[in-house]
Amino acid sequence: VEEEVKTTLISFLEKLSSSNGQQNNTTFWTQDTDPCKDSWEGVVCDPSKEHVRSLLLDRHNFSGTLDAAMLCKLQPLSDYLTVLSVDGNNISGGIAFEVGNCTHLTHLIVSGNQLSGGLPSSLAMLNNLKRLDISNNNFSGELPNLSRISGLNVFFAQNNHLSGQIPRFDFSNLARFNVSFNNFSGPIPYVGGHFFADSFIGNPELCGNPLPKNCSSLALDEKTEETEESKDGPSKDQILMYSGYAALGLIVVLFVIFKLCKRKKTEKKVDSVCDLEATHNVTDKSSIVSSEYKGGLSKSELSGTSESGLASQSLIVVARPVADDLKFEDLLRAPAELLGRGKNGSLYKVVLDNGMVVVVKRLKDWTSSSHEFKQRMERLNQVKHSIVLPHLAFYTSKQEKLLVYEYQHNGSLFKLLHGTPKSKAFDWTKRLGLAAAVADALAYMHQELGEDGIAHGNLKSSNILLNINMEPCISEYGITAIDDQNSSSFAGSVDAGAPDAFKTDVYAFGVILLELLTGKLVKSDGVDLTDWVQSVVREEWTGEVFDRFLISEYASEERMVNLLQVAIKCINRSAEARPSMNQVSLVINSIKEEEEKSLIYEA
Ligand SMILES: Nc1ncnc2c1ncn2[C@@H]1O[C@H](COP(=O)(O)OP(=O)(O)OP(=O)(O)O)[C@@H](O)[C@H]1O
Repeated sequence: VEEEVKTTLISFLEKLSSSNGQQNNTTFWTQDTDPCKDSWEGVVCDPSKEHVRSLLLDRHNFSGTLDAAMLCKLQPLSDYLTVLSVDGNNISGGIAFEVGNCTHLTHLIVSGNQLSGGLPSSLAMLNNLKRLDISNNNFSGELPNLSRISGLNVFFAQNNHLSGQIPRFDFSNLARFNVSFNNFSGPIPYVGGHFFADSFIGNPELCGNPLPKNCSSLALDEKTEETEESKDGPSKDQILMYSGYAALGLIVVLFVIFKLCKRKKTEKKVDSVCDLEATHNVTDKSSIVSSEYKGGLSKSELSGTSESGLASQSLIVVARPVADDLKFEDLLRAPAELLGRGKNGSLYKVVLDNGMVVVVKRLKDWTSSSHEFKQRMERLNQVKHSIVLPHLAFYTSKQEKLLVYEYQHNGSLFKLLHGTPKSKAFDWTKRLGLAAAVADALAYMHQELGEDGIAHGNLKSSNILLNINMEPCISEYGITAIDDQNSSSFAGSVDAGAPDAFKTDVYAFGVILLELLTGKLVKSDGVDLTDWVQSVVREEWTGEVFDRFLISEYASEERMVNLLQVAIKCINRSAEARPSMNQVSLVINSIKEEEEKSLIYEA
């Protein structure tokens, strides 16, 4: 990496660290090391290790300013930087106009800080943006018109002081959108049924669908006020009408107060794709109650544990406010269905009294102490990624370790690929998108949990769940006992000693890629998928590897081969020779970008 890039990065971090320049947090970024070759913390480079692609500086207690001008004015940086993420710090000041020079940014995430002032209009120049998150700050003024950023997928601006009208967005292209709790006013642009009131609530002057307050009533209100002044007193009809408005107004005010109270609690909550369902399911009681219960997570099920022992220690709830009222007794009392017994233990689906559906994993073989288990769970709770399913609560005693997660209603990747009937909708673009999303999330988790040595440990297609929008959701991250994580479960590893748990995840991810590409089971009739793929590729019949369904939809062979090459690198028998998840993620994302470009070209 060029010297000037290094210098700029170090100055950028210095400014970010502290507003008064006294505190310096740059011990891990120094001039005599290289951001890429020496893997600076929070820096992700391209595979050639020449260019910085991502700056991931979330939750570092930074309390300085964000000098986007310095960062984006330097061309060797702005030409390659795709991700800038500083979520959950204490950064103040504003965002400089020059941010518009970082035109390659796909992710700009500045949520959860003290940033203020107006948003630069140059944000509209970031044509490649997919995710813009400015939520939970003190931004004011109007929103720039971002409607020209056609690829924008996620826009979060909730909990700021933004005002004016909400500009038109291409709501059909947005997967997630939230401008709640600001000072926006006027009519909401047409959202075409893509978003609901919760995306707009908490803006007292905002009206129109999907909020309950309709704009014509606002206009009527004003008109009536005018005529009222010119008359002596209101008629009977007017009194009736006014009381109707008053009642409606009261309902809206109560609703806003209720939401404002809730807002305090939810401010620090990470937006999670995997979270979506809990909120939906609280009211989804009828469909849940009708499910068939084959067993129960009853006191007798937990036979190894004395009942009094269980009751004496309570459930540790970590996901607030979603699971605020969750009690251990609720889990025991509720009907439960055994979903499976796997490597990590048994899994139960439990329907709670309030209609919320959760799953409870009863871990087996956790030999380490309760204290260590608690520490691990608390650490995992600090590191969040939107597509990694977080645990809502956990329980630990000498004999029992339980984990509570949200139930995800759309099955798993395993079922999608190998279930019958085969889903025709799971085409190449979706498979590639899923691979890129999972690779991104794993790269992030590996980076954040690298020092703690917590890898996934049991990655497989049945642990990639699908949420209500069919988006992937990685479950059971980090719950495999460390001893198990380190003992490779894959035959033929040529490494002496225990392989790195992170490289074991990379191997497992490679296997998932093979499942996506071939549509075949990991083991079928005694044949191992990895062996089969390697032998076919050796014989130079590469085309034979791919799922017939992909061939029939004319998926790009070139990009399938590119993805296959990534998979083959991941399943290298030598753990050392496998790439890191960061590298994997970057390559898959570039294949995905190629795919997207070709789709635009074809269209
Ligand atoms: N949170 C969840 N919501 C819905 N289904 C889930 C959830 N977690 C797991 N499942 C599904 O429940 C089934 C049983 O899960 P279980 O974890 O017991 O299986 P496994 O992955 O083979 O086991 P292990 O992870 O312990 O090796 C799987 O089909 C899995 O996809």
